[in-house]
Amino acid sequence: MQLAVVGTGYVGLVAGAGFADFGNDVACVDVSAAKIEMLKRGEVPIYEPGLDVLIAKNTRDGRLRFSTDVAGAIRDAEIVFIAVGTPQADDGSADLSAVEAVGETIGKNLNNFKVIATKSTVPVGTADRLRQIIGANATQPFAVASNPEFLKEGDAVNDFMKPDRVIIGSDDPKAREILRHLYNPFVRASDRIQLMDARSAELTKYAANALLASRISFMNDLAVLAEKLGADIELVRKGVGADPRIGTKFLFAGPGFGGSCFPKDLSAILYTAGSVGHDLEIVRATERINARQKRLLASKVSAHFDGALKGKTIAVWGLAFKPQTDDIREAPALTLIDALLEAGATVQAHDPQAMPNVRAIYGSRILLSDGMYGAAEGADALVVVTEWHEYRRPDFHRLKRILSAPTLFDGRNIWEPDELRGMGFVYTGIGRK
Ligand SMILES: NC(=O)C1=CN([C@@H]2O[C@H](COP(=O)(O)OP(=O)(O)OC[C@H]3O[C@@H](n4cnc5c(N)ncnc54)[C@H](O)[C@@H]3O)[C@@H](O)[C@H]2O)C=CC1
Ligand SMILES: O=C(O)[C@H]1O[C@H](OP(=O)(O)OP(=O)(O)OC[C@H]2O[C@@H](n3ccc(=O)[nH]c3=O)[C@H](O)[C@@H]2O)[C@H](O)[C@@H](O)[C@@H]1O
Repeated sequence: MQLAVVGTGYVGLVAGAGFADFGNDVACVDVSAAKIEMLKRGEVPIYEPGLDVLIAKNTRDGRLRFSTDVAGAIRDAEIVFIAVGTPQADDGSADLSAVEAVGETIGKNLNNFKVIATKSTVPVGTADRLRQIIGANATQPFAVASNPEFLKEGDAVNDFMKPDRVIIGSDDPKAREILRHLYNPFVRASDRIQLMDARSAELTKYAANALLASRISFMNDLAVLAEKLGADIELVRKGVGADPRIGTKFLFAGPGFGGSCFPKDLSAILYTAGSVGHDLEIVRATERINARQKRLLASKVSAHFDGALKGKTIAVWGLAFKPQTDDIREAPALTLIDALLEAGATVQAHDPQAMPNVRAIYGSRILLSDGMYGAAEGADALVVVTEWHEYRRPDFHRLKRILSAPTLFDGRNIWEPDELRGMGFVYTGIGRK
C-alpha cells in the first residue's frame, strides 16, 4: 500500500520503517529540513535500538523515502498517518496546532479517497475536529480514524512490529477495512486488532498511559511509606507482583517518571475531564506524587550533606528518562541536576546516549565525561538515576578507590544494599531500609 507518514519523530520514524518492512511503499515527511537531510544521508536523528538497521534496509530496497514535500506525499498516499508532536500547551491541554496544520494540508491536497489515521496522542474529539478541518477544503471523499500508538522508547521497534494490540477507531467501514488489511501481517492473532469508535480509541490511549503512570506513582508513594516503616519496597514489589491479577511490570519505585508522554498526557486528560466537569482524582494524585518523587533524590543527597552542597562534587550516572534512549524530555536526572547546581554543587555526569542532548541544555555548567568512571572520579557521592545495563554491575572496588567518599545513591534500586554496606559504602536507595 502507498502510505504517507507525517512527522519523523520517535513514532513516525518507527512506524514508517515498520510499515515499509512489511512491503508497503512509505514516504516519511517532516517540516524539519534538517531532520530530513540527515535521514537522506542515512543518519538517524534519534537513538532507538534497531531503528537504524530497519531504516537502512528499507531505504536500500526502495520502500522507504524521506522528504519535506508533505503535500506531495499526501497526494500519492492511500493512507496518511499523522505522527506529529502534541506537546503540552500553557493551560495544560494538548497543543493540537501541528495536527491541525497537517489536517489543513491534507484537505487542500485530497486528490482521491484517503484514510487519515491519527497516530499522535490526541484528546477525545480530535477525529471529529480533523473531519471538519479536512472537509472545509476537500473536494474528494475521505475517512478519519484514530489509530493510537502504544510503543515505548528504547523498545519501540519491537513494540511496533509485534504489538499487543492495534486499536482502530473509526465509524467508517471502508477505513476500518483498509487499516485492518494494513495491520494484519503485524498481529499474531486477529483478535489483537480491536475495532471501535474514534472517541473510545482516543480515550483508550490516555487511559493506558494514565493507568501505567498511576501504578508507578502508587509504588513511589508506598516506597516513602516503606522507608518510614522500616520495610523494603523491593520485597513488597515482588510480593504483590506475584499475584497475576497485579502482574510484575511497571511496579518499580524510582526517581519519578519522565519522558515526553506520561507527564503531558496526564495533564491533557485532566484538562479534557475538567472541560466536561469531571475531576480525575487518581490522575491528579499521580501527578502530585510524581512531582514530589522527582525532587526526592536531590533531597536525599542534600540531607546526607546536612544541606551543605556548596563545594561538593556529585557524580550522576544516567541522564535519559529511561535506558536505551537518548530522550531527556522531563527526565528526573534534569530535576536532580538543577537542584544540585542551585545548591552550589559541581555535577559530573555520564550517559551512554543522552550526553549530546544534555550538553545542548547545560553547556559548560556541568561536566560530561565520556566514561562512567571518569564521571565518578573525585566525587563526594555517586547517584544513579537511569538504570542503563552498564551501571548495574560496576566495578565497586574501583568506584571505592576513585570516589573521594564511598557514598552511593541508588535511584533505581539496582544494587544490593547489604553487599555494598559490607564493602564500606554508605548506601541509600528508594524505599529501602
Ligand atoms: N515518543 C513516544 O514514545 C510515543 C509518542 N506518542 C505520540 O506520538 C506523537 C509524536 O511523538 P514523538 O514521535 O515522540 O514526537 P517528536 O517530537 O519526536 O516528533 C514529531 C515530529 O513532527 C514534526 N512536525 C511538527 N509539525 C509538523 C507538521 N506540521 N508537518 C510535518 N511534520 C511536523 C516535527 O518536526 C518532529 O520531527 C505525540 O502525540 C506523542 O504523544 C505515542 C506513543 C509513543
Ligand atoms: O504514549 C507514549 O509515548 C508511551 O509512553 C510510555 O512509554 P515511554 O514513556 O517511552 O517509556 P516507559 O517505559 O513507559 O517509561 C516511562 C517512565 O516511567 C518510568 N518507570 C517505568 C516503569 C516502572 O516500573 N517505573 C518507572 O519509574 C521510566 O523510568 C520512565 O521515566 C508507555 O509505556 C507507552 O506504552 C506509550 O506508548
